[in-house]
Amino acid sequence: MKVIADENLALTDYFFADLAEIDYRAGRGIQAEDLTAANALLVRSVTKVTPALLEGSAVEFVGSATIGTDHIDLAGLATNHVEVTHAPGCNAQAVAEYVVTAILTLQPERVQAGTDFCLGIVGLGNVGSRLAQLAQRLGWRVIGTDPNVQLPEIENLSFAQLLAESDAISIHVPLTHTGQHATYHLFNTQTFEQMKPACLLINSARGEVVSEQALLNDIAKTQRPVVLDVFEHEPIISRNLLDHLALATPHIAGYSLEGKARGTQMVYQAFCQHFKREASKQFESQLADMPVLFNLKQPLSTQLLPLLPQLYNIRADDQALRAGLNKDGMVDAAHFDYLRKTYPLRREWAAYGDQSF
Ligand SMILES: NC(=O)c1ccc[n+]([C@@H]2O[C@H](COP(=O)([O-])OP(=O)(O)OC[C@H]3O[C@@H](n4cnc5c(N)ncnc54)[C@H](O)[C@@H]3O)[C@@H](O)[C@H]2O)c1
Ligand SMILES: O=C(O)[C@H](O)[C@H](O)COP(=O)(O)O
Repeated sequence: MKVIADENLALTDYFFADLAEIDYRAGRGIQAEDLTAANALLVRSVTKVTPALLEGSAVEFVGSATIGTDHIDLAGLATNHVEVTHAPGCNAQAVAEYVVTAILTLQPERVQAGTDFCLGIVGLGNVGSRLAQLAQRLGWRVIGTDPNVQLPEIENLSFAQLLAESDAISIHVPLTHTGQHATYHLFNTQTFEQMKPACLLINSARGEVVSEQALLNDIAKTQRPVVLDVFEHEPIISRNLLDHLALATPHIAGYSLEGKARGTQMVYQAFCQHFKREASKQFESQLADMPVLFNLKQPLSTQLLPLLPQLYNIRADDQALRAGLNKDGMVDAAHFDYLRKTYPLRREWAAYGDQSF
């Protein structure tokens, strides 16, 4: 059995080394000729998986250790009877922690803001619902919008109401181009006009959900604080855009050790089912114990701010990205991908003593 795997998957050897010969590749560079002798392909989000990529190969199983699937031609692969699996929810907690970190880093006074700070969540699936829980533990008013989901514990509003009422908006929708609720350029000139000028915008979903040009025009008018983990022209980012962002990170919102390992494990389980092997491994056995930082008896809101530098220094990620601007005024793919390949995976906050995160 031969497997081609993106080198950025976590714990690939642990899960797969005794099941197959593994050939590691840079995800963005995987080509059809790499796959001719492969039975399975394991990717993350940067490999465009199409019938053309698999043509002439023996690949019958594709696993993506990610939540998003917009890089995979699901219909095309189904037509060719290739099994495709992904990892719903695997790094949802990491993204929720990223968003809270971004808000508290830019606006530390929000830690005890009570009900006068309103967080609007667009998309109430795995990530949005985790973020809602965390935000409510911090005492924030949480509102959300989703055409398919209502969360009983928050106020569920229309998109227009959410745009008008939020002091911060965090986007957690998949990238979709068709259908009634398509999300491509969901944030455009008209939507920006409906938001409070000072409303913080955080996009850690997919870059194309926000129109970059409309965003730049809006920031020029409003000086709105904006945090981007994903970019419309990713992995290329212009100095002009970076200069207008409060925080910018290289698509690492979901890069917790647990999130990446959980993603690989979910793919491993589907792989074993497909190839009729026993799946008995658990990623938790591979994780180191961390020092206890949280006092379980104290509310999260009183502890989080002083602990943030130890838990996640988002400004370091922002600085590392900006340090990659080249002489042409661009962050290029090589720098963007280098930061992601060498990323020191964060631990999720539950590792520091509070299992209820
Ligand atoms: N930056 C990162 O590292 C990172 C990590 C994980 C996920 N993501 C992205 O975040 C997306 C969301 O993740 P998830 O786990 O919450 O997905 P999910 O599928 O669990 O939830 C997505 C939700 O969005 C809703 N939705 C769809 N169209 C909408 C619209 N027009 N308006 C409002 N809601 C809409 C859906 O009904 C669904 O409930 C993923 O598809 C992925 O692209 C990014
Ligand atoms: O959809 C997801 O799960 C995330 O966007 C994922 O973290 C991205 O995967 P990668 O960037 O490692 O290819």
